[in-house]
Amino acid sequence: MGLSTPKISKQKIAITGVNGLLGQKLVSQLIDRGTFEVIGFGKGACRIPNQEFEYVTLDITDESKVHSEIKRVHPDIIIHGAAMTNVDECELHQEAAYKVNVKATEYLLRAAESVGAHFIFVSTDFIFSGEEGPLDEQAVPAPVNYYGETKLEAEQLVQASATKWAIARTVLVFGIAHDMSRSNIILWVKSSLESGKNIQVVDDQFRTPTLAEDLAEGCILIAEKGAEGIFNISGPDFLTPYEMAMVTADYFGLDKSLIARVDSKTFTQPAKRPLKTGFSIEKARKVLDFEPKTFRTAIGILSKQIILASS
Ligand SMILES: NC(=O)C1=CN([C@@H]2O[C@H](COP(=O)(O)OP(=O)(O)OC[C@H]3O[C@@H](n4cnc5c(N)ncnc54)[C@H](OP(=O)(O)O)[C@@H]3O)[C@@H](O)[C@H]2O)C=CC1
Ligand SMILES: Cc1cn([C@H]2C[C@H](O)[C@@H](COP(=O)(O)OP(=O)(O)O[C@H]3O[C@@H](C)C(=O)[C@@H](O)[C@H]3O)O2)c(=O)[nH]c1=O
Repeated sequence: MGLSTPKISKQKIAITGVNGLLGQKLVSQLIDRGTFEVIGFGKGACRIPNQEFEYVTLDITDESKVHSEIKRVHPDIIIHGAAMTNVDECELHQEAAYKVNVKATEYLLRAAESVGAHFIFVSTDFIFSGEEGPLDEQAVPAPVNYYGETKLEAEQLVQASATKWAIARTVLVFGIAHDMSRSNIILWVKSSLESGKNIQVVDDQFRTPTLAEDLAEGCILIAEKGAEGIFNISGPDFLTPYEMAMVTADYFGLDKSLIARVDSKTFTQPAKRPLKTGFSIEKARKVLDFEPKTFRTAIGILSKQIILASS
């Protein structure tokens, strides 16, 4: 009787914020790859249709539940994307922002240390002042809003942690997903212009906008390679929101005369935005073999997804 071939068990990867824009892309790309066992942690009910993965309802601000669930699941890797991501909300409700973005990250980090998981934290260009850009991984953080402060404090906890860690920093993520809890600039420009609305768009903020699929790809490359340290994971093109709006209007054949070009002095939001950010992605290209789509190609991909979603 031949020996049965040993079943090689897959590495377990746990995702927080799985119902979110990044979370949904991570789940579908990981399932397509088939190389990991995927556990998705989300707040409330699962909002992702027909995905073969283990969904677990987990409010990450519940410290004891975080510990018991991570202990039960015992993941090899944790990609922590869950956060309070509405920047203006964070400015106006700082206690809630601190609880989710800092304290919950600490609970997950301690739990990761207890099971020896590789902890991958998703961070942001908003930890920077916006005085200069594009920035590399050595740039010195100096946040100008409370959301940025919470993400920087969370980064500092991660960097001081005893477990294997990596930080994936990204910028202005756009894309479409199921039952989204927040919109993003491309979808907002498109729907505003389609409904004939006049919009004011700033031309003195600089970003490297990132297709959600590319951010997910970058995080998965870090996981697959067991990479450690800080990586800028963003799109390759350096644009202002005004330029993004014009490209979007062009692509979808919408009325550009509805777009008013303003600056951050006239167009204000409750939370200050850093003016000039955007990332150099040379390190991710070299170390991770990361190669994101150009902004125009990304808009093309998104437009196909929008058509599919509305069919
Ligand atoms: N979007 C962007 O432009 C950028 C995002 N980032 C970072 O990328 C990461 C992912 O962002 P993105 O996918 O766009 O954000 P989303 O807001 O789409 O996803 C965040 C997810 O976190 C979940 N969440 C919030 N609070 C809790 C909680 N207490 N317990 C459990 N889950 C919770 C939300 O749940 P629910 O859906 O139920 O609200 C949501 O699904 C974040 O860490 C963000 O800081 C960095 C730079 C740019
Ligand atoms: C709503 C709006 C935005 N904008 C500009 C401001 C800003 O530069 C850009 C996006 O504005 P929003 O307020 O939609 O998004 P914003 O909150 O700036 O997005 C941020 O999200 C968090 C999670 C991050 O981590 C950051 O990297 C960043 O992506 O568009 C306008 O010019 N006019 C408008 O009417």
